[in-house]
Amino acid sequence: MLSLQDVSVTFNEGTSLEKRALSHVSVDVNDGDFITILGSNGAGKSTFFNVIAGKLPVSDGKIILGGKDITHEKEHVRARNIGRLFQDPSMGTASRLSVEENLALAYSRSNRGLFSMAVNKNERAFFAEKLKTLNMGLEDRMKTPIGLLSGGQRQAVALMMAVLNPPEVLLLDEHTAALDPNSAKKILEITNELIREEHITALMITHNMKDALENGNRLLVFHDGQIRKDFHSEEKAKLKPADLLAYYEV
Ligand SMILES: Nc1ncnc2c1ncn2[C@@H]1O[C@H](COP(=O)(O)OP(=O)(O)OP(=O)(O)O)[C@@H](O)[C@H]1O
Repeated sequence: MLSLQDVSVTFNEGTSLEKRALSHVSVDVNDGDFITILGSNGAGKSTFFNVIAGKLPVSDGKIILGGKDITHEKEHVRARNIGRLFQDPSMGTASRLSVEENLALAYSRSNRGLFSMAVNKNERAFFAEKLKTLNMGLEDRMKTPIGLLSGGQRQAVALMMAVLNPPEVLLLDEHTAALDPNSAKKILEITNELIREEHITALMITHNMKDALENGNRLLVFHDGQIRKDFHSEEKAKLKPADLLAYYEV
């Protein structure tokens, strides 16, 4: 359903600073895949997400989502079908707005393509119901400015915002890396539950090999702007961290 066909990205083309961040990347992401992504610094992982989300243009190649060529579609248009979470939970949320206003913004944007932080009674009940499923007591803190929540609580709300209207594809860009171990574990559990319940296709960049091995049905290893290895279910299930190290080497 999401397909990248021979995608390349070159920064500063034709100058002494020229850098090919992605080189002829082709991959078919199937509906319902949960793909974890590993790779050393500078391997091209974020660039891969940036071209899928439309934050960066491709230099070459095509991106197809649900049979439609979205290669030249603008980022805000793609955002209706492609959700994204970042390492820093503040990236996807507005600090001064309350939890419910943030949820209302996300809900209205994905529903109508318009921003509105007004919250009606039905929406408030709907958001409270959703927050309850997180088991973090956030349904009692809906009027709290989101900037006052802990990183883990905030990332949980950001995750909920991303899936209120389930996107076709969810991009998780090291979304647990800035959290303490317990919060990171909790957010990963919630991530798995939401992905399963809402049948979301997801891709998750991580530097944590254990997380990459223990989550998802498929694992991509990036190296030097290319997908060096694509491990599918059974092969992935048998992998050990030591097996992966070889793919980080040149
Ligand atoms: N805007 C830019 N201008 C020039 N070079 C860039 C730009 N963005 C990324 N690069 C370069 O492209 C390469 C790939 O970067 P990218 O951020 O995709 O790697 P990454 O795998 O996400 O790394 P990390 O794990 O450190 O986040 C790197 O060499 C990086 O320096």
